[in-house]
Amino acid sequence: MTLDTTTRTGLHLAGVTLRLGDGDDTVTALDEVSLTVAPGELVAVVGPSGAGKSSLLAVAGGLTVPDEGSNTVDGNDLAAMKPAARTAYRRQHIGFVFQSGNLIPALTAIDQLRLIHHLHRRRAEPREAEQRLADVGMAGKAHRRPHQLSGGERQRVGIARALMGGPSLLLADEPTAALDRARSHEVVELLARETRRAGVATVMVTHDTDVLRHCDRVVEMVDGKLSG
Ligand SMILES: Nc1ncnc2c1ncn2[C@@H]1O[C@H](COP(=O)(O)OP(=O)(O)OP(=O)(O)O)[C@@H](O)[C@H]1O
Repeated sequence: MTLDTTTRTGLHLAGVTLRLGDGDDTVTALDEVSLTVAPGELVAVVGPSGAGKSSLLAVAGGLTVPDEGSNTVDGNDLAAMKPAARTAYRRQHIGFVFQSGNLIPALTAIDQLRLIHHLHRRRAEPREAEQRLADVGMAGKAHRRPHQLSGGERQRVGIARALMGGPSLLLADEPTAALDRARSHEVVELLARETRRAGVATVMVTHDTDVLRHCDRVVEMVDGKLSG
């Protein structure tokens, strides 16, 4: 799948602070976090439980608005957008990969991709769904439903679905959590390859130190602060 990605600038988080909870229970989930991810780059975020990794993905994906700082995707500051514009931008330009694929049980692999396309009204290329499935090695199983696929295969479909419409930013939350070691390597290798091929800026949160060698860069989150 070829796309004009020459105008892309990737993800830029600058001075992002996010406070959660109220009153005495307020937690600084993100503390002046800055992070740049270039188009075609896969960055892993590691760190202990409660460090703020999910919060980082939520802000990067425009699901949560930070208290301070900017969150720019290809030059568009999501933090400064009105809610409806932010939702529309997210649907068109940001793809999500979840822990275990999050596929819809009743739909075949190919229909998982077609549905997301209809729902999100992303720009369509003829036969894009077929091509995306072929890119992740799933062309031969396009008409299987999730229960007829292995965990690794479901995750491949999840990655293909997230890439439908050519998003600028791909956010993966523990994509290998449900997989054994061999499948984990395959899935993260695929994520790295598709990141480069699609020219998408990818952020992957993971506890799985084994797969970090497939990533271009690893950053660590501790107590809401980023290092690395
Ligand atoms: N809705 C909320 N209200 C108050 N505090 C919250 C809320 N959601 C998360 N937190 C707190 O914010 C901090 C960051 O949480 P976050 O879920 O981002 O961490 P994480 O690194 O993703 O953790 P894990 O690896 O366990 O998923 C934690 O201290 C958490 O308890």
